[in-house]
Amino acid sequence: MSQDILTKVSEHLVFGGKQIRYEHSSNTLNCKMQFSVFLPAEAETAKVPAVYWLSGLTCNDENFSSKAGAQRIAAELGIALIIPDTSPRGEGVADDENAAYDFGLGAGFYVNATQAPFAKNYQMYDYILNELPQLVEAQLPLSDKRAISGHSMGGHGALVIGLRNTERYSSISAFSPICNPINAAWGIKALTGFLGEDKQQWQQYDASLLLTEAKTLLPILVDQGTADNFFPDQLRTETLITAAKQHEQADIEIRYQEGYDHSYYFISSFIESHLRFHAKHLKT
Ligand SMILES: N[C@@H](CCC(=O)N[C@@H](CS)C(=O)NCC(=O)O)C(=O)O
Repeated sequence: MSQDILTKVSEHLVFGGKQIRYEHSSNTLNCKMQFSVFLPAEAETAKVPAVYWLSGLTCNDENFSSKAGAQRIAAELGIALIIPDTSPRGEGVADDENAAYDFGLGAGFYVNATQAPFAKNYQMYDYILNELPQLVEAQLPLSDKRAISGHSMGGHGALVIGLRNTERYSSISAFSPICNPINAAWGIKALTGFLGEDKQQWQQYDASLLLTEAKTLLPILVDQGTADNFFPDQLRTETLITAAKQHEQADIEIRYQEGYDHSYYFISSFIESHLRFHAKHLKT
């Protein structure tokens, strides 16, 4: 399986830039993957920095692309958006035994699975951190300046990948992230299924623990709606706030947004603020 060929599936002009969907064969995930990219007009003549967006449960690359309204502001700021799928896909890729929405297909949790039958394909941590940036930076007009953001399960992914790889990104942000998966039902189910019963193994994927132990930190912005039906039990925002308080010098802002829920209406209301935050750090 060759990983270095990007096949264009669709292309649309939007706010003077291009929204493009690609397909490729992933060596990391052992399957074909699709992802979307927004390239601002600047990318016609220069390499541009990128914000990686990690989506939540049940999503693929199309939810953010069509619902967040991110392209207008990314076009203004001259930044690319890289929007991967949330799990490996296709025939032969294992799923939850009951095809549940919160584990398996559409729910890869951005971890490297160690348990059969998932380990063969569910290597989303490595895919997002290594294979995807190498691929797009080799073939698209992108610089090596990266920021990472995401929603819910994707907010967890953005925090975990950013906190563990501060040299790869300039800033991290999240909407309604799963902040403490080792103590929440979604997280416990996913971490047990992908990593097994040894809870020591789970800790490398818990944003609150990682923040508590972090030696170096990036600027972090988090938004959480107070009318979110998964808040507080699944998301456990307070554990991240407690961890953030232990780093008094850290540049971490966690905002409660009154009355907003878990949906893309919430994301579309604050995506401008997140992209401006990332642009400030990507361009310094
Ligand atoms: N299907 C689940 C929830 C799934 C869900 O809310 N997914 C969020 C991310 S955690 C999402 O972005 N869904 C896709 C969308 O709104 O376009 C339920 O009904 O309880």
